[in-house]
Amino acid sequence: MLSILPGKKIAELDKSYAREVGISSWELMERAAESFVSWFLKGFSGVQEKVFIFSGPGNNGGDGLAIARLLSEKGFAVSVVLFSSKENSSVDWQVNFDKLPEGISRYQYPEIDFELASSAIIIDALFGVGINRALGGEYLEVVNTLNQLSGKKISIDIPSGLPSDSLVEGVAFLADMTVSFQFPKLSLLIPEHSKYVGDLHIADIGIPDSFLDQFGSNKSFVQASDIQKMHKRFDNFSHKGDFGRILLIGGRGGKVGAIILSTCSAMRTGSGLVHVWAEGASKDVIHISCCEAMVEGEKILDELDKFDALGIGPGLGEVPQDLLRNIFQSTGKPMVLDADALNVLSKHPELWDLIPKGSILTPHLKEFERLTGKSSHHFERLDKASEYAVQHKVYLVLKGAFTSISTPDGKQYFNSTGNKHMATAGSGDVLTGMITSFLGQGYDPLNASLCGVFHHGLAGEIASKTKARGMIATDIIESIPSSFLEMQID
Ligand SMILES: NC(=O)C1=CN([C@@H]2O[C@H](COP(=O)(O)OP(=O)(O)OC[C@H]3O[C@@H](n4cnc5c(N)ncnc54)[C@H](O)[C@@H]3O)[C@@H](O)[C@H]2O)[C@@H](O)CC1
Ligand SMILES: [K+]
Repeated sequence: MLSILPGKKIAELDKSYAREVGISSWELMERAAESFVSWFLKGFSGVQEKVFIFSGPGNNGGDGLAIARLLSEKGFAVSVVLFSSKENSSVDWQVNFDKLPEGISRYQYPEIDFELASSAIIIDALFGVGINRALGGEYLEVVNTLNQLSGKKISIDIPSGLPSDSLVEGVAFLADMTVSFQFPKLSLLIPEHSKYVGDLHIADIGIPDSFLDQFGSNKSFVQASDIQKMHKRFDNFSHKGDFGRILLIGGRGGKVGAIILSTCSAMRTGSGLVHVWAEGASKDVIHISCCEAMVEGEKILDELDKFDALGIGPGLGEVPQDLLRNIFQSTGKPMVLDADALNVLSKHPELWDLIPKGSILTPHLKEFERLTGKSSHHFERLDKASEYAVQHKVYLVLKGAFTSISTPDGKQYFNSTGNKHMATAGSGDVLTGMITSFLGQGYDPLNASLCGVFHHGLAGEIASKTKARGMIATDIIESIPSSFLEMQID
């Protein structure tokens, strides 16, 4: 799993890795540039394209110069725009400056006609993780001008102006795409920064995960290869009992649709047996919508022990706190708590310490706010999520782009799948069904959360290929099997 290191540790990481494998810092920069270029060539193969690279004074600018050379060797018409003098730039910047081929046009800011750049691909190599103050002077001026241009804009490592671990102050480059080296900087995963980052791509520069781990970060970025290893394998002798028996609780009154979405998604995620507790007319609706499920009445609440996992909340509506209290006290097993179950918890903090240890709470931002109060930005929210998880010994899945999973031991994982089309009614109910299903199949709460969130996002990506903004939660459910196929999980 990719550790996410704070920006101030990155120079130390690069230095110690280069020393360990006996390469120079310039060679590491060259790897970064090569990795960027191989990504670039997949999307922009027309060498008739003009490329303008804006190079700042540090190693981010140095990356830009190395990329300029490599793209020029591939036949692109490359121009570089420079700001500081050679002697005021970093050592590796200077090496790459000396290696710039003749064919590359060079401009010293402000001597550049932006008309020329307006039809080009713009590459932002002004500042990377070494930024230490808000943009000002000519850097502010150039970023303001570039932000007005309509061509494709790509940032190297991080959009210039964004600090790596805190909220932007003032202006930053508005990239369509950001190519970040080795791991995403935390700042790239924050909703307030998404308009600057655009589509995020991680470019491998060959530093192994195990080397990154030595830096002791508590934050990680979860990718397909990590998830593949977490899955349980079943064989031809497995029977439906091995795939778990779960109970979903919710869907009262007018909100029966929510529990139906959870139920169908649990079935599609591989649960052997899905029971649903429902009331009154809801029962028939559930039967008709998901004929594989077993619908139960109130007395099932006295038999909770027979279930491998519980999922409580979707469409539950307002219920007396005693319902949750009794459930918590009658089973010590971890469970999934979502939607209206979280609303009960928000109103009754006295229940928090009764939640069975290792349970999984899945709030969206509003539900999280109801639980822990308003936050002034997402960095603060992430800290609060971590504190809550540690204090109450639960897993806290904070939903949104790059959903975070905070654990009782103070770690935080960020998911890499999903897209904007998933922000649709019922999407969260689908996730509840998926996580409860994995929990019931015997996955530990961390793996159940990580696998649930990852496959939910991947299913959403698959569904949105044909449904785009017309996608609804049911489309996500229908794509769950494809997400297993794509990951080769049988
Ligand atoms: N060996 C390495 O360290 C590697 C670093 N890489 C690149 O190097 C970058 C980090 O390089 P640096 O640490 O040199 O940092 P930057 O290139 O981000 O810039 C730091 C320089 O800019 C100045 N500066 C900071 N904020 C400023 C502002 N607002 N206005 C004007 N000047 C400002 C600093 O005084 C310093 O001179 C990474 O983001 C990545 O792109 C990659 O080449 C991979 C290897
Ligand atoms: K940059």
